[in-house]
Amino acid sequence: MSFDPAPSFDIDVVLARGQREFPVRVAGGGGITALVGPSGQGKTSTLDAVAGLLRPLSGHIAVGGTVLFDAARGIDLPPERRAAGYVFQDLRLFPHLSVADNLLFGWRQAAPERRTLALDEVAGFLDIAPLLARRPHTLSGGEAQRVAIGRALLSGPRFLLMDEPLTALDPARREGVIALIARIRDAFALPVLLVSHQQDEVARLADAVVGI
Ligand SMILES: Nc1ncnc2c1ncn2[C@@H]1O[C@H](COP(=O)(O)OP(=O)(O)OP(=O)(O)O)[C@@H](O)[C@H]1O
Repeated sequence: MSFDPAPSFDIDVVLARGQREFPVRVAGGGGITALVGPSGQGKTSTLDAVAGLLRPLSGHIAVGGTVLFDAARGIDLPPERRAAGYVFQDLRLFPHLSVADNLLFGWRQAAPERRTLALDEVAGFLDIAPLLARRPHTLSGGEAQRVAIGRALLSGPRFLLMDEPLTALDPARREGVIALIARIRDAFALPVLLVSHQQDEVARLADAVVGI
């Protein structure tokens, strides 16, 4: 496999949500790290913290050797400098924009040197080229998910965060998405942190599985 074998996700934080606190420790290898655990245990909150959307109470977060957050050293990079490609559980496509404009949203905001992929390339890779003129509400669940993944890839990410990418899919589509995520890892050499509440779902896909 072509991904960097250096540890990708190094997370040791305490997160606060409402009145609760969640200690989270993740030491991923290269490739795909799966964060598994029951509902409500802080998996999505962990992805938010890595993306820079939720500030931990304490601890540190590094990805691929780059420190994104370190409470003791006063480091807290803003989301745009972290360059996470975040595929949200509810996808969050922009309903008023075409598929093409959804895909280009992050690309347009990315620093020029991070625009490493082109729209045509990503649309071809994800098999969504025929959908470019459509609006999100006309897409199937699987199509919308591939568009959300494409939008994340086109934002020039240093790593991908994927929240429950398999849960809403029927078994046949699930197989397709497992194959797709593995292809993304290998084609783009991006570390991936993905969340699942079912360990068996990700056991075949992940290079490291971490319980929460
Ligand atoms: N903005 C918020 N304010 C207060 N509490 C929150 C907020 N967001 C999440 N929580 C709570 O924090 C806990 C952790 O939520 P989180 O979404 O991180 O869990 P999860 O492991 O991803 O769950 P699921 O598998 O159900 O998505 C839950 O109890 C949730 O209700």
